[in-house]
Amino acid sequence: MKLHSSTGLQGEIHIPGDKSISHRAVMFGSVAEGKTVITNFLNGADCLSTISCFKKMGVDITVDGTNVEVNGKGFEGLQEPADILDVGNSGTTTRLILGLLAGTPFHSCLIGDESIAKRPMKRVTEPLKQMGVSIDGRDHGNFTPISIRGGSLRGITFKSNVASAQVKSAILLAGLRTEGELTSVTEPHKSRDHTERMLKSFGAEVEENGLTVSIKGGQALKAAQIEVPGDISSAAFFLAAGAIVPNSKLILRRVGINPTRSGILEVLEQMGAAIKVTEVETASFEPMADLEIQTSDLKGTTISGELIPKLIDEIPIIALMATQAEGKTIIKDAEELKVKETNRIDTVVHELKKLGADIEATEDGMIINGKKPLTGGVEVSSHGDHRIGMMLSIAACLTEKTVELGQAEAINVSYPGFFNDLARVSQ
Ligand SMILES: O=C(O)C1=C[C@@H](OP(=O)(O)O)[C@@H](O)[C@H](O)C1
Ligand SMILES: C=C(OP(=O)(O)O)C(=O)O
Repeated sequence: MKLHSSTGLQGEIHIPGDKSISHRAVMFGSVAEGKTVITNFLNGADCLSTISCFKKMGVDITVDGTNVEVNGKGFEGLQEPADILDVGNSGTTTRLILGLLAGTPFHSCLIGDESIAKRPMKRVTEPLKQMGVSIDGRDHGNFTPISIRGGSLRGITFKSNVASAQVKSAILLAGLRTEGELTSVTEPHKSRDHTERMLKSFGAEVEENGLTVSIKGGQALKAAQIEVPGDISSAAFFLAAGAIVPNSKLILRRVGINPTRSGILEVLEQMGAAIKVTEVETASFEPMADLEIQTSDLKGTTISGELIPKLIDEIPIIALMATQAEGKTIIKDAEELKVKETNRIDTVVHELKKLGADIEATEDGMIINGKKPLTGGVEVSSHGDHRIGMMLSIAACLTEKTVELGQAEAINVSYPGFFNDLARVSQ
């Protein structure tokens, strides 16, 4: 796909629904009792993989644009799938579904694409085994294909060595299915808390105490109405574009600003971006706001420690912003980037170098020296990773010559309308 430069980005964008929240709404709705109605659902390939898995377990789900109805019949309503559950490219589907399947007394087999087959699952399958689940897969349960036979579970006290909402969620969801026992998960840093918030909307009691979250088994979920906020991880591409493309001013409507996800806003402020958060709404289970951004003189920054889980998926686009910021940007403590859809330390550094950036990989992140003009006239690739594809599309707004993007279709995983939105606001 040919990408053209832009003389400025102007206008308003309704950012599509949050991927993490859309997945959870379908999953929890599928095991709840009654009709769950979801609005502003993300119709991205990952969330459609989640829907297809639950349909294969007999759940009646109807999709009408961004409105989804899930007719749940409780955990007992799930049926043994006659076919393999295809999780596609989605780590969230794979890990959270394993947590839910842990408490179902039947056999299922999960398979995904080439990227999923390389992503570590032991972080979920090991604690689930400790809870009493029979689970196996390639490399002793570390990689797909994975087969699981759920059953009766015991509560565990689990200390995770990664700050991962997927790990935390899988264990808590399995924890719901013990017979009244307590399950708790402690993380090194706080990861996104969408599961905790949404379980409460579905009537469950979840206890949060610092870095520990606990749940009591035997609780039934009740159907809920879920309005999905705009995805801040998708918004991040336009926030960065608004800040680095000259002559830009963008307004992004109704974006989720959950404090466990909003690290990008902190970084934009640290870098000196002209960012405004307006129309804050806190009435719903997830806070949202309008975000306004305009072209800014950015400066380099350091990103590390507990901030990392709050912006882990935004690091590729932050790296691009850093190439346009005065001075050095250091990103560290981000080794989790190596186990995403691609090794995002390698893919970001490799692709941005092709465009002329001064960027080096480190063991746990990267170092970027700005401010460097980006050159075009080259071929780049998403490597099949949606976030790399979108980052490179924004980078191409700055290059004089066109850029050819390979595997552009990967973007459909989280933002199917991305190129339409970009073309609409681009001058
Ligand atoms: O729970 C979730 O919805 C997600 C958690 C994060 O992964 P980890 O839990 O592996 O950090 C994130 O990178 C992913 O895009 C979505
Ligand atoms: C890492 C991501 O998703 P997942 O883990 O669900 O594949 C992502 O969306 O950047």
